[in-house]
Amino acid sequence: MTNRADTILYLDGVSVAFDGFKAINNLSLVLKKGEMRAIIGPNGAGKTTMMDIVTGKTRPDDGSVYFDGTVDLTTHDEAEIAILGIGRKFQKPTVFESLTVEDNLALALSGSRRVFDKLFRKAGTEKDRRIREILETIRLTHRRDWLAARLSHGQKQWLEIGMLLGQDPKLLLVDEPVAGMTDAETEETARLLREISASHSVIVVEHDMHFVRELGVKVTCLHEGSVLSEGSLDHVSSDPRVVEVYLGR
Ligand SMILES: Nc1ncnc2c1ncn2[C@@H]1O[C@H](COP(=O)(O)OP(=O)(O)OP(=O)(O)O)[C@@H](O)[C@H]1O
Repeated sequence: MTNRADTILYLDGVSVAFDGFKAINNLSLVLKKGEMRAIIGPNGAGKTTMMDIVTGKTRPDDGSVYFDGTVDLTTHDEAEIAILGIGRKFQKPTVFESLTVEDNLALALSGSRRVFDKLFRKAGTEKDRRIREILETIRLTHRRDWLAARLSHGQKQWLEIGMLLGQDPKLLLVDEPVAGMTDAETEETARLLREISASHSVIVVEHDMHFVRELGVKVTCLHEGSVLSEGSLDHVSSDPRVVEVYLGR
């Protein structure tokens, strides 16, 4: 078993039931610091509920949930967990359509940098530098002044990932980022997340196996609230149990 001190996320024996139905059932999942992991699994496998537990939206009935080695997430609420450094991107983009790309990012940054702004007069310059840096990462430098409403669906997803980065999370949870994207956008998103994972820990939930292959990371397949199979995509996708409940459907 991995030493908890080296982990960014450590779930051990986690269970949660809704009206007696175990949506998460003795789940153990460990993410090392700096790791990116892809989570796959059939509908109802517990992927969303697992993310809800990590972000404090749902309290587990049993088990341990630790962040960054030492922080017991079960003792913190959603707002505290966000401040601790766990950012979540939901499937549907929720950018402000009537604001420019830059203003969307500025807004995301201001939330986390308020104290910084007050302390340093040069904060404006620092904020501008961060915005430029994030625009580069999310491939939207040339769309800086566009209203977000004009962006393609894929670009809106990237902008939202950028807004998440603006909060400087240590761990990013990304839910089905490429649903509805073109093939070219999907491939670019894999590159983008690989770049982000050089300096962040990332969990990506996704059904698109082509995209998961492009990510090139360790894969965990959930089923009935626990880990069914884990390892390289080749290992997991050739596991007969995974084929039976998920890939072979
Ligand atoms: N608040 C809730 N109340 C009752 N049942 C719930 C609740 N949340 C989730 N469930 C049930 O728990 C199970 C796991 O659901 P969950 O949404 O976590 O699966 P998932 O792997 O994210 O599926 P999908 O791929 O469809 O998003 C499902 O059977 C779901 O109906």
